[in-house]
This record gives sequence, structure tokens and C-alpha cells, in this order.
Amino acid sequence: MLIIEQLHQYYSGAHILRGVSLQARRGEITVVLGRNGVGKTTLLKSLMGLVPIRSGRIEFDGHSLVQATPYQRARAGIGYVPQGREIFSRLTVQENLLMGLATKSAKTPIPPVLFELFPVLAQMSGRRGGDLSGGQQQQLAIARALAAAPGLLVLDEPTEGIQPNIIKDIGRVLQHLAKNGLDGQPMAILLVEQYYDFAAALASQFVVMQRGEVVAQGSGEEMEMANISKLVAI
Ligand SMILES: Nc1ncnc2c1ncn2[C@@H]1O[C@H](COP(=O)(O)OP(=O)(O)OP(=O)(O)O)[C@@H](O)[C@H]1O
Repeated sequence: MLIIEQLHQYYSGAHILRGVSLQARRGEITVVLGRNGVGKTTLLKSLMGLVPIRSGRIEFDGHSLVQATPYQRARAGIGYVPQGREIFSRLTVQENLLMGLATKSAKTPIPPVLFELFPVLAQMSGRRGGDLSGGQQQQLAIARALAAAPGLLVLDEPTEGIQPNIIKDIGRVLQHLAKNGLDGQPMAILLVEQYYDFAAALASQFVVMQRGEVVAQGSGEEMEMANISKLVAI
């Protein structure tokens, strides 16, 4: 389980995250919604140790991560799919997946189940990442984050610029992973999203941010009643 409590983050003098608290449990998809610039990406970067925080608590499966390096956080079982995918365009699909195993011993194989979840990656394993379509690159970025079999998968706007049929496939994979993980054990999923319908269809729990603060949260079923689409519509 991930616990974030009272997180404060600054870029120079600008107070970006203002006491953000949330939890993400195994077996659930926790969706963070908010308009452009409210601090969603900064929240994920703070969680991954990619930007320093001023104060707050970040705990995963009972271990504090506040002092941990990004590498140690990946080793602790957090897989990260960054905004814009950041796949290695000159490396093959296979090599990109191997990069996802950087925290494991050299002999750890790519889990074969990744190719069941994303069959297109098996067909394209020798192709360069840069030659894949945007949707295929997104699937590769998710598979790379899963290669080390994380307990928590963190995704930053995976639907951005992706065609609808692949968005559906990604949604199905995330639901499967929350319930079954890679090996039958439930996984926690933390999804940052601006595409309301996708978020609403997947959310077990939701969190809405405005100007660096959490302004609403609740269970997925409550989203429609709480009129959350109004808070995130652009
Ligand atoms: N490296 C940086 N240095 C200074 N300010 C930054 C930096 N990165 C982001 N910001 C600012 O921090 C605020 C939050 O940005 P962030 O990218 O976290 O928002 P977001 O909710 O993820 O938006 P988007 O959906 O557009 O990605 C914005 O005002 C942004 O301009």
C-alpha cells in the first residue's frame, strides 16, 4: 500500500504541492484527476524521487521512501510510466524491456506474461522503439515498467495522443493488473489522467487536484454523483 501524507513541494519559490495526501491500495486503481498545471506530474515525480520535496511522508508497504533514491524506489517495487513515454527510440523493443530490469540481477528474464498482455510487443520485439506507433510505444512503456514485477504501477496520462482502440486495450490491462498483477497477486495502480471517461471507467478511488491541493476524493462509484467531470473539464 502507498501512503502519501501532507506532501509539500516547491520549484524555486513556487509552492506547487500544498499538503497532498492520498493512498493507493493493491487490487485498486486510484485515479488522480486535474486540469493542466495543477501539479499531477510533480506529484508523481516527487513520489519517484525525481524532484526533491520540502516535507511530507511517502511510504510503500511500510517502508519510508522519503530519503530513497529513484533507483531504490524502483527496487522497492514501484514501476513508473512517465508522461510522454520516454522509451529509448534507438533501442529495440526487447532492449527497452531489458532496461526495465535494471534493478534486478543480470539473469532475470523478461516475464513472458508481458507478451500475453501486449501481444504486439512479441511481434515487434526486434524493431526499434522509435519505429513504433504512439500507442505501441505507450504499451512498451507500460511493459517496461512492469518488467521488474512492481507492487505499485504509476502512470502519467497514458491515454495522451493514443488512438481509442489502444486506450481500450490499456484500460483492460490495468483492470487485469489491479486484480491479478503479473503472478496472481493484486497490484496497486496510481493513474494520473485528464481523460475523464477513461478515468471514471477504471477508478476504484479518485482524487481531484486543483492548484496543488486535493479538493475532492472518494470511491469510483461516487464520481458521477459528485459531478467530478465539472472539476476537470477544460
Ligand atoms: N521544472 C519545473 N520548474 C519550475 N516550474 C515547474 C517545473 N515543472 C513544472 N512546473 C510548474 O509546476 C506546476 C505544476 O506542473 P505539473 O507538470 O506538475 O502539472 P500537471 O498537473 O502535471 O499538468 P499537465 O497535465 O499539463 O502535465 C505548473 O505551474 C508548472 O508550470
